[in-house]
Amino acid sequence: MTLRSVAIIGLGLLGGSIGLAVREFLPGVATTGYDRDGATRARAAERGLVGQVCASAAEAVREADLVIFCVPVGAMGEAAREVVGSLKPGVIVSDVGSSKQTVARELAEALPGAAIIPAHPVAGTENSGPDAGFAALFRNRWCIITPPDDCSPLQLTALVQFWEALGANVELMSAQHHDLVLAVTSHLPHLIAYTIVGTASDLEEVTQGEVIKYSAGGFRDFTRIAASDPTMWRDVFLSNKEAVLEMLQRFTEDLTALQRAIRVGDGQQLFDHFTRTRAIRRGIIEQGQDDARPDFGRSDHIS
Ligand SMILES: NC(=O)c1ccc[n+]([C@@H]2O[C@H](COP(=O)([O-])OP(=O)(O)OC[C@H]3O[C@@H](n4cnc5c(N)ncnc54)[C@H](O)[C@@H]3O)[C@@H](O)[C@H]2O)c1
Ligand SMILES: O=C(O)C(=O)C[C@]1(C(=O)O)C=C[C@@H](O)C=C1
Repeated sequence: MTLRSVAIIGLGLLGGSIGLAVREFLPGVATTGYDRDGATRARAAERGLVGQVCASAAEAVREADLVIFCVPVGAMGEAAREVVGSLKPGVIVSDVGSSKQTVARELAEALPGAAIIPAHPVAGTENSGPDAGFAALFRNRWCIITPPDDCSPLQLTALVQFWEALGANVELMSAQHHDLVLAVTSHLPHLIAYTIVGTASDLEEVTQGEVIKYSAGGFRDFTRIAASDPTMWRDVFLSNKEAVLEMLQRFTEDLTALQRAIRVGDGQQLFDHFTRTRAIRRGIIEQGQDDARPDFGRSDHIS
């Protein structure tokens, strides 16, 4: 099946990046887009994030062969309900949400009978909104697709090829497995960053500003992650509650073990643990999975 027209609902970081990437890597494919925020629609038109910015979601999807919902996961159901009755027969409905089981359920409830193939490009930055997107966001990054059991092979192939054309490496898995894996590799690290930056900020009064003043390497890296969009992350934690709580329990136990090693002076345990984690970081870099984002997509390079 050939995709001739793609509709993007939500024109922030992800929606804008998809639009720009389609223009660059799939120039024969038309793009339409809609965002519920008027200022975002105006900025999207100025930046040319999509070929045509529409006044409603229904208008944006009318001619589309592929519709991608790029809104916060808590808004997926509401956004999908706006296109009921406006989808073309045979259209593929997808999304980019950071959690998959809840989103798949909400899209299916909103659009009964539609061919829904959820996806999650594991690529992003701490920035959001219509100015944040860039065409290279998905280059050399994973895009996880979680096809339902009754998924059409032709439609699945079309979606896989779409993401590959945008530069992503595609992996298929169940939505349940996705949510468990991402809870530990993405959701928990964000929760830890939000916590430690909040804790350090609360200590500000005690230390008279020194926490922020002397925050070089380690803490600075945490502040980048903790600058991520509050709406997006509130929704991620609420939608992937069970997996996050399970991973958090495990993390707390491991943290307690390190706490004990420090208290009892078990240097060997600390050394062994840090040696193991250092090897993991080096393995990531050797596999070429280190940060492939261009500098302009990162706020720590903008200031
Ligand atoms: N930011 C990341 O790093 C990242 C990475 C991968 C996936 N995601 C996922 O992508 C999705 C979008 O995230 P983002 O970073 O692009 O957020 P964003 O805030 O940059 O953009 C979201 C846009 O959706 C619009 N919107 C909200 N509700 C809407 C509705 N009902 N109808 C139409 N538009 C609506 C908002 O106005 C906003 O412009 C989220 O589900 C998120 O979990 C984010
Ligand atoms: O690099 C970042 O800023 C990100 O946090 C991107 C990141 C991630 O955790 O890897 C964040 C959420 C997404 O769903 C996918 C990617």
